[in-house]
Amino acid sequence: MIEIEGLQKSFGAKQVLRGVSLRVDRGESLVVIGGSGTGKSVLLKCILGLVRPDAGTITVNGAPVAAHREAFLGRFGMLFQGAALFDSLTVWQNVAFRLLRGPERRPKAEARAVAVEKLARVGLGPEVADLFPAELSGGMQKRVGLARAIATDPTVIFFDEPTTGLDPIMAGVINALINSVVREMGATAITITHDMSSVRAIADKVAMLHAGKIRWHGPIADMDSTSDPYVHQFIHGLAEGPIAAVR
Ligand SMILES: Nc1ncnc2c1ncn2[C@@H]1O[C@H](COP(=O)(O)OP(=O)(O)OP(=O)(O)O)[C@@H](O)[C@H]1O
Repeated sequence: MIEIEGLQKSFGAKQVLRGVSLRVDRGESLVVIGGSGTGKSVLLKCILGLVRPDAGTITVNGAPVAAHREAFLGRFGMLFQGAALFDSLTVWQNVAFRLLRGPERRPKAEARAVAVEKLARVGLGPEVADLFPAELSGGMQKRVGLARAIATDPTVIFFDEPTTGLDPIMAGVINALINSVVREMGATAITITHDMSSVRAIADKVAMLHAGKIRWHGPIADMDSTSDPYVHQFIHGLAEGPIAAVR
């Protein structure tokens, strides 16, 4: 279980997070929505220990992340925006990245076998293993990124805008794949996105970040019927409403 309590972060005079509290149960898939610049990425970076919060605590199963960062990173999987593959490494080396070095290091043949198995899990055959990322389509690159995210069988997986840059059909395929992989692994997932189709495909719970705080948090089934005007405006993509659109 991940618990975030009173998280605050400013950059200079700009207060981005003004007391964010959230709880994600084990095996739950939480999607964080919110407009551009509301601090979704900053929130994710705080959880990952890439940004140090000014105040507040983040614990995983009761242990503070800040004190055990290395240990937690080993149990976390991440799919970054744009897949963020290493161009100079082959597909299997990308997938097996954490199995080829560091504390999870395994013999090369074993690491490759795991990579091929994870590639199969995301619908890619062994013929893709020795290609380079540049030889793949955007959708295939996302699959490789997903295979890499699950390579070490993480208990918590983070998805940062997983469908950015994909056409709606490929986005649907990736959403469905994320959903099935996360459920099958029993992993806890935190996704940040502004793609409402991702929200509907992936979320058990939804949290909306606005003005540095969690504006609304609830089950996906309640999202459409909430009376919160901010959520309503956001999920329907309305120009008019309490959220000021910068034109
Ligand atoms: N390292 C940093 N230094 C200074 N300001 C930062 C830094 N990181 C983020 N910010 C600021 O924090 C605010 C929130 O940024 P963040 O990237 O978290 O937004 P976001 O909700 O993820 O937006 P988007 O949906 O557009 O990706 C922005 O105003 C951004 O300029």
